Amino acid sequence: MQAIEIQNVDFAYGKELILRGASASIRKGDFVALTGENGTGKSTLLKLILAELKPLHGKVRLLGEENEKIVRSGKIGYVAQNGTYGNQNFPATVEEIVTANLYKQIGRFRFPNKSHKLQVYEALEKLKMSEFAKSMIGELSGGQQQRVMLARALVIKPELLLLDEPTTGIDMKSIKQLYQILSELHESERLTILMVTHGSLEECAGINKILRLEDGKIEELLRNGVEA
Ligand SMILES: Nc1ncnc2c1ncn2[C@@H]1O[C@H](COP(=O)(O)OP(=O)(O)OP(=O)(O)O)[C@@H](O)[C@H]1O
Repeated sequence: MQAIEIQNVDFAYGKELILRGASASIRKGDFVALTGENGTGKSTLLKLILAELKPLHGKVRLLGEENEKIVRSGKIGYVAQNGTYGNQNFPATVEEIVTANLYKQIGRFRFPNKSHKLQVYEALEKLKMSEFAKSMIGELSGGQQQRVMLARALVIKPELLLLDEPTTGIDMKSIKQLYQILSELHESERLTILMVTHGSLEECAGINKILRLEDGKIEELLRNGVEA
């Protein structure tokens, strides 16, 4: 089954055409790296997938359905670019940051119950961050904060995980750890992952496909299929 289908998409900010007939498909269970020079439109493509932007022409389908519907149903985990907290005094704990992504399940003016708390701890455990649950987010290193952001995306148990340059601003040791965790999650949970990255792909064993965005089109550099 296709997890993501990008079908002949054109997109422009004003008159500047960023994507011209961009097409690609990502199968369920794929771990895909999306590469390309700065400013070629990688973040824009993620926003089109997330239905935050609309194509001028063409379509994006997720899990065989209209992307907006799937996004609304909470099946997509997303870690945005520069999602970490530079401010040491940011007034939230790790547990609060992860819990906040369960707002749809908890309800606006309600408190998390035992099962919500369990979900939060399970997500933190997967990222080896549960011992930091009560720490203030701003006191953690960049690599640790990035793992918290990943736990935040995973707490909703998504079928698709979208990551926008998760290695920006973190040291090599943390990058290797992050890649290892992602490869393990991909393997153990058959999570479909699309990751925008400038990082060295050799360090990330799980990647089975590389897409490159250039001149508004998507080129497939490698395909080493995973059975859907
Ligand atoms: N909201 C916006 N309004 C107008 N132009 C924009 C907007 N967002 C991005 N752009 C422009 O669109 C182009 C693609 O931007 P985008 O951020 O998608 O590229 P990218 O490949 O993710 O870049 P990077 O690798 O630097 O993160 C760039 O020229 C950028 O300046």
